[in-house]
Amino acid sequence: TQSTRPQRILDAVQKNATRGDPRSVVKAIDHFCRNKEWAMNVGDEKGCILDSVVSEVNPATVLELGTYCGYSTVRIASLLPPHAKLITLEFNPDFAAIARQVIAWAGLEDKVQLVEGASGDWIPKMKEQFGVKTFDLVFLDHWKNSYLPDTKLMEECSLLRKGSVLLADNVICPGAPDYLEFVRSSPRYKSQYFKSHLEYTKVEDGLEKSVFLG
Ligand SMILES: O=C(NC/C=C/[C@H]1O[C@@H](Sc2ccncc2)[C@H](O)[C@@H]1O)c1cc([N+](=O)[O-])cc(O)c1O
Ligand SMILES: [Mg+2]
Repeated sequence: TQSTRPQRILDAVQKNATRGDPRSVVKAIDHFCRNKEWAMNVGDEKGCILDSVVSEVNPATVLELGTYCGYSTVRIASLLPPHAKLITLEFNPDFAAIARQVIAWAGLEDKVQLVEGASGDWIPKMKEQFGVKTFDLVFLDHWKNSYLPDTKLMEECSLLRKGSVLLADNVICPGAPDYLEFVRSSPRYKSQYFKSHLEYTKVEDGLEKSVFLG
């Protein structure tokens, strides 16, 4: 039977990465997507910027919107301090099934809670379901037209505190213009653009880091 791209990415991980070694999982996916089949992982170039923000924030609680195959989930979770928790939301059950296996191969199951469903449904339930008070870091990498409504929803649900960091992928390509305008013009955010390239290409893209000011 015909395999899917996420299944081929998982195969590449299981063939080329070492169990329990997150960096080898990241390397295996980047190698596959650069040399065999492009896929919408944040990738190695923007991934380094992601790593530096995660290290700087040193978060105890992280929310990732859009797991896909778990590439950025593994990148982030591999940098978290002990007892820190990453909740990642994924809408597509097939992607979620692959991501669980990628996260397990990296040996990061204990740090990651993958939740299947839509961010709009789950954000209001974060406190009661997962005992989360606020998120120290949010990585937005799901549907681009959901970035802004979900950010407003997180504010309404008091999931952001003074100093919470939002890091958004693809603010140039494919783009999230309404989100970008909002965080750059709102007095409640301090925003900064990290210029980079669309994963595995020479096309311009970048990450927008926005600190919630409370
Ligand atoms: O479209 C892109 N990303 C959308 C990602 C969406 C991911 O998030 C959920 S949706 C969801 C909904 C609600 N809650 C949770 C997950 C999808 O099932 C997918 O796993 C994208 C596209 C390009 N590109 O070049 O075309 C490059 C990128 O880096 C991208 O991230
Ligand atoms: Mg992306």
